[in-house]
Amino acid sequence: MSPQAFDPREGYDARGVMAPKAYDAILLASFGGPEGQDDVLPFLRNVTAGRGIPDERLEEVATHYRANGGISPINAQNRALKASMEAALAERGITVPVFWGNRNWAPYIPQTLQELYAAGHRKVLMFSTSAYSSYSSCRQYREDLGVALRETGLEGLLEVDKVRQYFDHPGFVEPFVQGVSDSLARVREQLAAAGNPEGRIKIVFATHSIPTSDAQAAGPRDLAATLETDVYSAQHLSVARAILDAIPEASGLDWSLVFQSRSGSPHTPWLEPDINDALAIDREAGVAGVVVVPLGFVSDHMEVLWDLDTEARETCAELGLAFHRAPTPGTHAKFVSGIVDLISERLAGPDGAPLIPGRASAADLGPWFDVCRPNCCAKVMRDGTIKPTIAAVDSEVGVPAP
Ligand SMILES: CC1=C(CCC(=O)O)c2cc3nc(cc4[nH]c(cc5[nH]c(cc1n2)c(C)c5CCC(=O)O)c(CCC(=O)O)c4C)C(CCC(=O)O)=C3C
Ligand SMILES: [Fe+2]
Repeated sequence: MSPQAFDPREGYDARGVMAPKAYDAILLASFGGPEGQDDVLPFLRNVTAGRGIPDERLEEVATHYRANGGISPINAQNRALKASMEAALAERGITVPVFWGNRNWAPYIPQTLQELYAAGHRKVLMFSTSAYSSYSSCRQYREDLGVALRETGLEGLLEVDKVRQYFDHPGFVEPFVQGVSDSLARVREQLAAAGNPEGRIKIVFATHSIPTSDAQAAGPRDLAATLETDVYSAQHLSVARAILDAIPEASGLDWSLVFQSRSGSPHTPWLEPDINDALAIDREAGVAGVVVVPLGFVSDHMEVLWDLDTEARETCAELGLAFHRAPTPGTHAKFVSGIVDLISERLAGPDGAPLIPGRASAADLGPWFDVCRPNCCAKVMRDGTIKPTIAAVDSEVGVPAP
C-alpha cells in the first residue's frame, strides 16, 4: 500500500515504521470477559460505559454468558495464549516477560501497568488480540492505554508502543488456511453422507459488524480514498483472498464477507449483510453447504461460540445447509510463532538492529504501520473531544475531533 507519508519525527519513519527499541516488557492486551454469573452485568456495563446500549440488549447479551455459567471463554484463552507466547519467546532466547491486561475485566490494563512499572519495567510493547483496524479493534486499545497512563500517573515514566495491526501477517493467515481446508473436507463429507456429493459449497467469511461511521473512519484517510470499500472491510477481503489463494480445493468456489454480532440502536447503520440473512439468500441461490470462517476473531470466544456455533449453525439446520465452522488462530503454533516474529521485528538486539529484519505480510493490504496518523479510526466522543492515545501522532487530550 502507499499510505500518506508521515511527517517523519524522532523514532519513526515516513511509513510510520518505528525504530527498534530495547523493550523490557510485553503487554498482552485483550477484551476481558466475565468468569461467573455475578460478573456478567458489571462486565457488560464496563463494555458499554457511556455508549447508551439499551438494557434490553444487555439482558439479551447476558443470556449468552448465563447459558455458559456466566463464563466467557476469553480469559482462559488469553491465559493459554500468554503461556504459549512465553514458551515461544523462551525458545528463541528472548527473555522479555509477558504481562496480561484487559479493557473490560480484571486484570485491568491500568492495574497491569502499575504492576509492571513497580517491577522496574519502563519500555512496553503491546500486542492486542485484535488484528484489524477500526475504533473497536485498534484505536480503543490505544486510547485505553493513553487514558491508563494518564490516570495512573505513569505518563512520561512508562513508554508504551504497540505491535502493528496484523490481519495480513502469515502467522494470522496460515492457521486459517489449514482450518478452511479441513472444514471444506468436512462439509464435503456431510454432503456425501446426505447423498449430495456434488452439492455447491460456499465459503462464508464472518467478522464483527461495526457502525458504518466507524468503518468509514477506519485507517488512514488517504488510503481509504483509494479503496472501493472502507478500510475495515477491505482488510478482511484482502485476508479472505490470501486464504483462498492458498487453498487449491477452494478455487472456483463462491465466497463472501458477512457480518455478525451487531448491537446498538436499530436506527444506527452497521455493516451488512448479517450472516443469518446472507445464509438464507445463499440457500435460495442453490448453495448446499457452507464453511463459516471466523475471520475477524483471534480466539473462540463468546462471539464465535454464540453467534456462529449456536445461531448461524441453527440457521443452517433450519435451511438444510451443511455447516462447518473453521477454527480461529487461538494458540496455533504458527500464530504464536507469528506473534514472536511481530515482537522480534520491533525488538532491538545488542547491535541496535531489530531481532528479525523486514516485515512479513501475506495479504495485499499489508504490512500495516506501527504509529497511527491523526484521526486514524477516530470516533467523536460525546463531549466533542478525542481521548489521549498511544502509538499515534495525535495523542493530546482535549484536541477537537475532526
Ligand atoms: C470489531 C469488534 C470486535 C473484534 C475485535 C476484537 O476482538 O477486539 C469485538 C470483539 C469482542 N466483542 C466482545 C463483546 C462485546 N462487544 C460489545 C459491543 C461492541 N463490539 C463492537 C465491535 C467489536 N467487538 C462494537 C462496535 C460494539 C458496540 C459498541 C460498544 O459497546 O463498544 C458488547 C456489548 C454488548 C452488545 O451490544 O453486544 C460485548 C459484550 C468480545 C468478548 C467476547 C467474550 O466475552 O468472549 C470480543 C472479543
Ligand atoms: Fe464486541
